[in-house]
Amino acid sequence: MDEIAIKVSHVSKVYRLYDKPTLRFKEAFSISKKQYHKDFHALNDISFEVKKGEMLGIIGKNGAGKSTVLKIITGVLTPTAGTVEINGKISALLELGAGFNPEYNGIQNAYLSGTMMGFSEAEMDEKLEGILKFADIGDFIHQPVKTYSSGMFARLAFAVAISVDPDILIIDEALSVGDVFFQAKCYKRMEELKNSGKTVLFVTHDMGSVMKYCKRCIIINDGQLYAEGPTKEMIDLYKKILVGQAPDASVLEGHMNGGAPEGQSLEKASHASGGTGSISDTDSSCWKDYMLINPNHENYGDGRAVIESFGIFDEEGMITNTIYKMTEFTIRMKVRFNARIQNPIFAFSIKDLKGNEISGTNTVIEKVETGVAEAGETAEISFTQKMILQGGQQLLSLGCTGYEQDELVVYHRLYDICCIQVISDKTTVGFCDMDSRVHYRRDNLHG
Ligand SMILES: Nc1ncnc2c1ncn2[C@@H]1O[C@H](COP(=O)(O)OP(=O)(O)OP(=O)(O)O)[C@@H](O)[C@H]1O
Repeated sequence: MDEIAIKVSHVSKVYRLYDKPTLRFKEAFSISKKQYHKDFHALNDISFEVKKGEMLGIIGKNGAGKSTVLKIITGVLTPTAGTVEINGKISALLELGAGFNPEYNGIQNAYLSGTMMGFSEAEMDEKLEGILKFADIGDFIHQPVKTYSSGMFARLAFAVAISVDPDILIIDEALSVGDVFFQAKCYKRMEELKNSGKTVLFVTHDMGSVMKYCKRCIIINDGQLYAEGPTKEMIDLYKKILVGQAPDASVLEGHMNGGAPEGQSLEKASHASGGTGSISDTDSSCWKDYMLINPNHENYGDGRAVIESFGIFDEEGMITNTIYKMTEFTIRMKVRFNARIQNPIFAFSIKDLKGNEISGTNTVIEKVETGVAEAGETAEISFTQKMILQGGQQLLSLGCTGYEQDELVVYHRLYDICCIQVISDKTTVGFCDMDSRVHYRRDNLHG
């Protein structure tokens, strides 16, 4: 255990779920010991290790069980079965402000957190200056934390968590609420901790950060350890989970232990397990079923043409919402014409989450003749380009329009229909990365 910071062995967490709150009492007082609950396995027999000095990423869909694992490691929750061994002092940033007293001010809460982590008042006196400097929230530090914005909460919580000089730092999504400068400061501090031999456990939905900071990742899916390995491989697998194309864990195990059966690729293994696969053999009308659709998208038009399906495909032809920066990707849509339309225009645009239009094009700009579409026909349109946008989330809009008597007519538009998550381990200035090649030469004047 010398080299291991955290060892999680066969951990399960089972919750009892009752259809109605009253059933809990009925069960407690049942003379016949009748059970009224259903068992829900939030975690099911999970085992993994984190080495000292490692920064391990934990990824998985909403509700997969990531926070539950962290809470069990930090002792906030007790496991139903299994054990956790910890080698070192843990500092954890779980839910924002968890452990803070809303009526206390920032300083009082810093002392409260320190006490809970086992520091004396004198030790916290020494740490306070560092905490205040890192949090950098000015006079708000004297206000009750119930008046804080979520960003201020994050600043104080992170400042306390890192200032106590932990051996193991555990972070659950908490950084996403801070502004970008604060996030950069936190990531820098996390790297410093890692470089000084500390262990960091990091849960996030931001694949760019995982890519940048973690060499190794585990994927938790439906309460189980689905896979563990190098970050890039894990992100690729996670992309498949998100669109329901992931191979069975058992197929994967064969692959991870030295290749898929009979030399199958993971893609083929996915077919074997009932998943779909690459673009070429996927029915276009199903594409949209694999995309993560924005429930708040806008859908309008006169219906003479309808975008029946669409998808985003990576350079390997896999349908996905996640694209690596500087790789080629394709946006495809399938359109059905319900009337005769002359020269329909097909378009896409990409916006950031603030609504700024970042890029986009259409068949007129690209000088593609679309001709006359007859009622009852369908068409497939694809736009292929290199992803040069910065890492982060963008929203995709699609449209089919046309000009009739010089008036723009909207046949069908799907505004902000789905998200494109761009993964990048480098952020340049502005909206896009021009992929600059940098040369540097130094002339040595002193011979
Ligand atoms: N107290 C509880 N009682 C019953 N079920 C619970 C309880 N706490 C969590 N769960 C369930 O356990 C599962 C795992 O939850 P957990 O918070 O660990 O997921 P997560 O992977 O961290 O998700 P997210 O990415 O949304 O934060 C979820 O289905 C959740 O609804």
